[in-house]
Amino acid sequence: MALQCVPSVSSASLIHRLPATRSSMAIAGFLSRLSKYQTPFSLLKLSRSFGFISVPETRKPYNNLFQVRSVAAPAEAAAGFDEMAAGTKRKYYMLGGKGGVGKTSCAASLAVKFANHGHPTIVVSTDPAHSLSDSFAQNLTGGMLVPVEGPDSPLFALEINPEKAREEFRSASQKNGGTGVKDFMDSMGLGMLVEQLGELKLGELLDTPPPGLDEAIAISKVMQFVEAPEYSMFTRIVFDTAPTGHTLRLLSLPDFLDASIGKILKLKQKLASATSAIKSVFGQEQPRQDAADKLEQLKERMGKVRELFRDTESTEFVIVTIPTVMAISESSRLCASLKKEHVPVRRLIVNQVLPPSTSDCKFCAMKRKDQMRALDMIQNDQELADLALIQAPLVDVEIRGVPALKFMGDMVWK
Ligand SMILES: Nc1ncnc2c1ncn2[C@@H]1O[C@H](COP(=O)(O)OP(=O)(O)OP(=O)(O)O)[C@@H](O)[C@H]1O
Repeated sequence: MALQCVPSVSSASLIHRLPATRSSMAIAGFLSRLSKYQTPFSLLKLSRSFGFISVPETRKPYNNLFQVRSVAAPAEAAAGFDEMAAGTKRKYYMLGGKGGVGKTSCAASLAVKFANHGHPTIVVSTDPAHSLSDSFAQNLTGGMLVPVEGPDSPLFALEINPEKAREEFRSASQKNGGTGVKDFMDSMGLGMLVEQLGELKLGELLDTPPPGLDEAIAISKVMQFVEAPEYSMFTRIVFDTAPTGHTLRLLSLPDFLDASIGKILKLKQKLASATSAIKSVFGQEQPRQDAADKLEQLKERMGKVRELFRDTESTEFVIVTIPTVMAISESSRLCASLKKEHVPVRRLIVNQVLPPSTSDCKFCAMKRKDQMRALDMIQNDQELADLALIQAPLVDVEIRGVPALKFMGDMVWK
């Protein structure tokens, strides 16, 4: 009974939109949106070659239908959503925080809002436990760019499977140089170098990657394709990141890679000179060093990911939390780590705040008091106090589907 009277933001406006979505809009909207999402041939071709897009083959290329709607840049940059939506230069928004606080809902609602403000947008999930499909109530699985039905401008979603990305990386490395190099060196009797390989734990690095590597590979894979000119039309990229622990490990990963890759590259030089000597004597094929090359490439991309994370011009990390002591303490630690790594953080979303009510039950009154105490913590927290605070109310229905995300976006992103 206590729970029944939990006051909430009236979802009436949300609910009345739902029948329309499911009935007439479903067919008419789908057909009209289908034409909106016509994809330029080059984009389609490139996306397929990357294995990232799942637009049906039957969609014909009509470049004029996939144009960027002009985005009005306000005369003066405002601190809220207007500032976030200003200009057509690409911006990246990364949303992160403790598990279950509403990262996906906030990321998806921001992506919908950008798309409805004329920004062709990509929303990417690098969380191994994806919930973008659930949030949009559409099937977005498969590790490819999938058009989201509903918003006014193109919105594509991508659920990157870090496991799969790592697997690809690992099998390519092993096939071309991981164990192959070892076998070759063994057969040549170059035990010393094999031992060194073992010492460097190259195989282990690929088999059991350090924590954070999955996410790093996923993000660098995303960067690889968003850097392609065919994707330049996407002016907003929103990341729904994995919970805090992953993010923190991701930030420390470049240093780890620097250390291990440095060693591997040194070994690579040794191998190259040893094998060229062998080749000159026996006429043998030089072993391919793709494992080392791949790591070198990863290191380079990780450097770019790190640069991107630190670029105050184009990137912002938004922390999402809920009004509980535990969540706020974790957010404070996350914020401190982000600042230490020079990652721009400006906003803190406190989600699921109980809205005020005149007819409180005991449970609600207690809960609200508890939340107020937690909110006070933010004001006194030296990491969080200077962030722009956005309070998002707890609503009485689950936030699923584009209309619901639009509703949430209008509450959160003002
Ligand atoms: N303001 C809100 N009011 C009511 N329900 C909400 C609100 N924000 C999020 N939710 C609900 O809370 C649940 C968790 O939200 P969401 O999946 O966005 O969290 P998350 O932080 O991404 O979770 P995870 O860490 O598991 O990926 C969902 O069912 C979502 O609909």
